[in-house]
Amino acid sequence: MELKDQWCFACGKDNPIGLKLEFVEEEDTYRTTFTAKPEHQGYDGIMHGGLVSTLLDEVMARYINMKGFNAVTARLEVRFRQPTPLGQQLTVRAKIISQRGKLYEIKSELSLPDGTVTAEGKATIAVVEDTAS
Ligand SMILES: CCCCCCCCCCCCCCCC(=O)SCCNC(=O)CCNC(=O)[C@H](O)C(C)(C)COP(=O)(O)OP(=O)(O)OC[C@H]1O[C@@H](n2cnc3c(N)ncnc32)[C@H](O)[C@@H]1OP(=O)(O)O
Repeated sequence: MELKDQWCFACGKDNPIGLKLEFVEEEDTYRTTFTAKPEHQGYDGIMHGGLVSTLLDEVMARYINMKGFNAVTARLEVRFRQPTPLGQQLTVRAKIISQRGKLYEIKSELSLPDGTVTAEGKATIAVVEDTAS
């Protein structure tokens, strides 16, 4: 599972239609921010649910990647609590819940500037090759 270029749709710097996410680790969480534009909408004024899922997926899978492992999403569950609006800075945070063998259980949430959580993610992330050593 290699990433030789910068074309990841979510985080690649060279992908002209990508989201170009950047990440920060903070204590035991991993975080990114994103402000959705009209090209990211489904219904008028509301971020497309598939892209909401992408944000949640990326922050969770990348957290394991950042810790030195090649990892893929094996299972992804999203709870859409409220519509996610365009034009507001969204904060997406992930936290590792548990690890069993090569599988990590991770949770994430997407929140608005006022703290309202509009979507929650839960994922099983599988390590496919240890690159830490
Ligand atoms: C400094 C940092 C710089 C970083 C700079 C680069 C950053 C770069 C970041 C990229 C971040 C990408 C973020 C996007 C993340 C994607 O989008 S990844 C793409 C989407 N995901 C995929 O394509 C994964 C496709 N699936 C697979 O490859 C394989 O199914 C898996 C997940 C590796 C598992 O395959 P496997 O190891 O062969 O395991 P398998 O035989 O299927 O199962 C064995 C056992 O494992 C367990 N298991 C397997 N899957 C599951 C599951 N989903 N749930 C529970 N148990 C499971 C079960 O016990 C299973 O036994 P059974 O229940 O089947 O009897």
